[in-house]
Amino acid sequence: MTRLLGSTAINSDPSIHQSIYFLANKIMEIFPSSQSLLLSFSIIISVIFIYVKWIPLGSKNRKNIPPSPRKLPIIGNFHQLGSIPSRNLQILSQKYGPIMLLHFGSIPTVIASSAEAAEEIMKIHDLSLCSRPTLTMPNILFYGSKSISFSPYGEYWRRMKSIIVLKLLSNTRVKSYKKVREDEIVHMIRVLGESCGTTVDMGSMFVSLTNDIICRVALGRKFDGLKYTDLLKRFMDMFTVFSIGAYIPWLSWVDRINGSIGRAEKIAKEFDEFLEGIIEEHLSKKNKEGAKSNEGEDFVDILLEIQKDKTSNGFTLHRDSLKVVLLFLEAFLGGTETTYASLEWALSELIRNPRVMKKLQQEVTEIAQGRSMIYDEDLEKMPYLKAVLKESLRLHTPAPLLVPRKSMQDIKLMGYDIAEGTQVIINAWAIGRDPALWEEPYEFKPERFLNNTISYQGFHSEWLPFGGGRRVCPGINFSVPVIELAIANIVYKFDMVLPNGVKNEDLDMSEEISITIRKKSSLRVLVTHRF
Ligand code: HEM
Repeated sequence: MTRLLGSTAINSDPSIHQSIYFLANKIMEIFPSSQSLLLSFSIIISVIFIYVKWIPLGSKNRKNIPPSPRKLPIIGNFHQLGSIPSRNLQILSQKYGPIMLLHFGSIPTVIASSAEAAEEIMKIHDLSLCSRPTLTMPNILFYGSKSISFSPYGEYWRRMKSIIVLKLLSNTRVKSYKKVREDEIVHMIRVLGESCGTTVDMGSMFVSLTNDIICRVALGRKFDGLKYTDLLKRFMDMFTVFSIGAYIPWLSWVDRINGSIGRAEKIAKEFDEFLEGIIEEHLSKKNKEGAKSNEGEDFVDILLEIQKDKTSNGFTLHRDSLKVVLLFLEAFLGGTETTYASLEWALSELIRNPRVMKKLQQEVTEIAQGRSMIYDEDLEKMPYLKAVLKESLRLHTPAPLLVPRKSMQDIKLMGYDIAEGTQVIINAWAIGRDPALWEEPYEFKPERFLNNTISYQGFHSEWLPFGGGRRVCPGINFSVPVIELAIANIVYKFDMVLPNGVKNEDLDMSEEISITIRKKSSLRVLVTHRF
């Protein structure tokens, strides 16, 4: 990037003229005598000569660099991110355009804020832009960035992603988790039923639901003891710790001194011991029971099988990689946070919009035909439910800036030159609220998703909650049925109002950034049976 920026800076920056003038004045101040006048005059002439010599050379190599907001020394544009970066970047893009160049410390970062720009990134330049930058915390917590989400593009990432897509999260495999999904939703509905007439914290309820489903599917059983939840919380919290060394390398000693590296290493070690325990538990169970049918296999069983089968396409799944799949699974992070954040936003929008809630309750009630609950196979007959979830993901994209990409070569993006090594961020949150794409973009109107072909896989760049291209989220088939089934059953069985006489329409929808963009205050509701 510096290479690209170099020539343009010298040619186009008016500060060069100011600098020559400033230099001349300084020389006159330092050497006021008449002999020195000659010396200073010749220096000025030399500087002008060098500058003029640059012009033809520069114009030949001139690069078209994206517009940039003014940056500060050392920190670059960090100060412009604020507490909700997606929103502040959206505001900046209204001034600087859909492609802008910012600097986070010394890291040049392109921000794409329009569907057209996202389309170019994910379709035309997907191969050049599908690597990931190295980030300090994931590097420590994921065995040297061995996780699929954070590993750079290459053979390792391809093999690991195909294991996740084909072996753990394929359509057939996800269907086989039906019982776990339904069991846990029945459990949640029972707890809600018992809490009727009292205020329920739906945020915590959704955390337990997603955590229990993912633990059962990935690890074979629930882990909800205090020790485990505390470890998980500390692990997740590490992702929100800002590492200065990742952006200003010569200040990386600060991360050691302030203890953040030490804390991350300690948590990584504790989690490693926890996962080792689970793997050993599975191995000894397998030894006792011998080879059995695939029925009821969890992710650990499947991964241990792949590890045993060393001949499988010449790829050896090392123990660290196995643990990292479980660890992230991108379960705990990719899976849980995003899924429960989506659940909480969707239910909040329904509560705030009684018209939509009523229409959805009519749909689910009609399909349920008096049965005690909604099942997986009913979901296909509920177009309005699907539209509600899509509209909620449009307004509340859980990963608003997706996951940063990194350019593997120089490219031209919407006419701008982007150098190899540049970080590329897509502001999916801003695209989802772009008035050029969405009528009344701030209104919750699920009807806009009825009778259209917008799918989850990122083929439509105006709506990208799961990203797109080679790096698209592989957890779509897993999380969408969980969210749909939970919402369908909750609105089928219960009516909800806000406590303390607050009108439903006045529900506080403030956002907060953790790993995802979450509701700032947990959703608390008074629940009553519908029938
Ligand atoms: C509502 C739920 C979810 C949302 C909104 C979501 C969103 C995302 C997004 C935006 C990305 C980055 C895509 C890109 O860079 O273009 C991603 C990547 C990923 N997600 Fe999800 N996700 C969800 C659920 C899940 C679940 C349940 C799992 C696993 C069980 C999962 C596993 C992953 C993995 C492994 C990646 C990395 C893909 C790669 O880098 O190649 N996600 N997700």
